[in-house]
Amino acid sequence: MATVLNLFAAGTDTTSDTLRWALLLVAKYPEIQDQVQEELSRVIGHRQVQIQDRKNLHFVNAVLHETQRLANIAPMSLPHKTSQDVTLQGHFIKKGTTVIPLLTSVLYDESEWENPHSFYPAHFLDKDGQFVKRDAFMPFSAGLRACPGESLAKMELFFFFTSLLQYFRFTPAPGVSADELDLTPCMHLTLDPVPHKLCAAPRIRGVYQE
Ligand code: HEM
Repeated sequence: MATVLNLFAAGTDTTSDTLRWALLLVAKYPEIQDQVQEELSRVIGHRQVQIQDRKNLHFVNAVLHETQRLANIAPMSLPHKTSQDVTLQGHFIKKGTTVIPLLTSVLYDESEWENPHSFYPAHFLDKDGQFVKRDAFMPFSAGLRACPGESLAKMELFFFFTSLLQYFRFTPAPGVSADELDLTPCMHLTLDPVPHKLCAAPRIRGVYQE
C-alpha cells in the first residue's frame, strides 16, 4: 500500500505542475508558442503524436527541458542521510548526517547557463537548432536514488504538451496581458505556479482561429 501510495504521491502533482508551468510559459511568451506550433505543424501535421517523434521535435524538447529547469519544482530534492563517514571536497560529513541537495543551485548556476533566470529554450539547442543535453539539467536529482519516474514523467510531459499545443492556442484570459502573467512560484510540496486563468482557443488545420 505504502509503495503504491508513494508512486501516486510522487508521480502525479510533479508532472501536472510542470505541465501547468509549461502552459503558463507559452501563454506568456507567444513567440515561443509560435515556434512550437510551427515545428508541430511541420513535423507532425494532424496525425497523432508518437513517442518516436520526440527525436525530431528539437524545439519542443528544448522548451520542455527549459520549463523543467526554470520551474525547478523540487528545489531541495528529497533529504538523504549518509550511510557512512564521507569526505567530500575536503568537507568531512559524519555517518547519519542529513544532507539536503539544493537542485536550485545547479539549475540556476550562473557558470552553467547563459540566462539562468529567464525562459530561454536556446539553452538546449546548438547553433543548428538541434536539441542538446546539458549536464547541469538535473530536476530529477542525480545518483542511485534519483527519481525513478524520470522516463515516465518525460513521456507524459511530451504527449500532453504536444497534443495540447497541436490543437489549441493558449492565451491569457480576456483583459489580461501576457506581461501580467506572474511567474512567481508558490511553495506547496513542490514549487507551483500561482493559479491563472488561461484561454485555450482551437487551432483548425494548424491555424489559430480568432
Ligand atoms: C516532472 C516530474 C518529476 C520530477 C521533477 C521529479 C523529481 C524527483 C526528485 C528530485 C526526487 C528526489 C530524488 C533524490 O532523492 O535524489 C524524486 C524522487 C522520487 N520520484 Fe520523482 N519526479 C517526477 C515525477 C515522478 C513520477 C512520474 C514518478 C512515478 C510514477 C516519480 C516517483 C518518484 C519516487 C518513488 C521517488 C522516491 C525515490 C527514492 O526514494 O529512491 N516521480 N523525484
